[in-house]
Amino acid sequence: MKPKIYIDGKEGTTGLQIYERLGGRDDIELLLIDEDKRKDIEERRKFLNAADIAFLCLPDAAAREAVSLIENDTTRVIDASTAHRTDPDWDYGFAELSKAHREAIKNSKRVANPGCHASGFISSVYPLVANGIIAEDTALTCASLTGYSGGGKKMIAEYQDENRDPRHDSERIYGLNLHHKHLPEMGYICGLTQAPVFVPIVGDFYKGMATTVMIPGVDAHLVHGTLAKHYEGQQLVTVAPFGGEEPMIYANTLAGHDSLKLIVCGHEEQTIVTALFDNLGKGASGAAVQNMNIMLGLDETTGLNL
Ligand SMILES: NC(=O)C1=CN([C@@H]2O[C@H](COP(=O)(O)OP(=O)(O)OC[C@H]3O[C@@H](n4cnc5c(N)ncnc54)[C@H](OP(=O)(O)O)[C@@H]3O)[C@@H](O)[C@H]2O)C=CC1
Ligand SMILES: CC(=O)N[C@@H](CCC(=O)OP(=O)(O)O)C(=O)O
Repeated sequence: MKPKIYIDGKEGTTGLQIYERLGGRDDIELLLIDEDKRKDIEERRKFLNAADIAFLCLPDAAAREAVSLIENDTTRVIDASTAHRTDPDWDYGFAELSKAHREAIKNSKRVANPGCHASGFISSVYPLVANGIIAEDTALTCASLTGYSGGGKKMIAEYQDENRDPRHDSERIYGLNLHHKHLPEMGYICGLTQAPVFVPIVGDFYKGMATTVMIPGVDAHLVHGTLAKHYEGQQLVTVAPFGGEEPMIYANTLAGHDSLKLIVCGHEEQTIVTALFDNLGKGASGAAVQNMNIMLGLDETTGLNL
């Protein structure tokens, strides 16, 4: 029997992108809710309980509600929202961090899909803390460029409005209270005791991300060697040759791909690590499908675009 898959929130940005990656597959059965019932709580309850795996592509409150509607112990959940990422009862869905992460996802009933900015930060920092290259109490800084689809339907409409404020032509810095919603998972997953200073920036391009972590006082070649070794053999996370392949880094380089590439630059005393990926790929929907593949015991890249 083919595994039954349901996407709660299929009409949203993340949900549609998951559907796009699963729609043509014949190794799974997609359960499709009627368009006019997609917010009907009783109908959603039926679909959530009928699924072997349910993706939640909903605002946080609706994601929590969806979990509360599950009345069996067979439905496995992949939640794309922020709701459960630091919940110890959930497994964090970033398989490349360690063998233990991958194994936990494989057997999990509840997987929290990582945040997009958080994916960039954690992919750079987790291996450095785990290998003792940076101390747990290091105060890091991070700037993260993202395409506007990262803000979901509302921000997409704002950027695509023909009467939009012309200031949207330039990049916008946000998260000015320094309490961005991805900070808790960055600290929790990497084991940092100090929150990084985090500056997210949204630009006038649809999708793509470049998340740069700044690391003072550490040799860039040591960082490069550590990351290259950590991700050796991975299919969806790779490390570019030292210094990258080009003199500048474009945030939309991996738009349309589901992989993530780390670029390490710097010298003996200062390092920057930039994670390049697609906010809708390894930053959301691509990662969610990768997690589903792992949970089903399939090749993790099935249906994905490396
Ligand atoms: N966009 C991105 O790059 C990323 C998004 N995420 C996360 O994924 C989740 C979804 O985000 P995104 O796709 O961007 O958001 P969107 O606003 O594009 O989509 C959310 C969808 O959920 C639907 N919805 C809202 N409330 C309910 C409800 N009670 N029952 C059923 N459906 C409901 C909305 O309906 P309607 O269409 O009527 O508004 C919409 O279709 C969020 O938690 C977000 O933080 C995570 C990583 C990256
Ligand atoms: C451009 C923009 O606004 N991006 C969103 C993050 C994208 C996202 O979806 O956050 P989650 O992964 O936690 O769901 C933000 O920074 O709040």
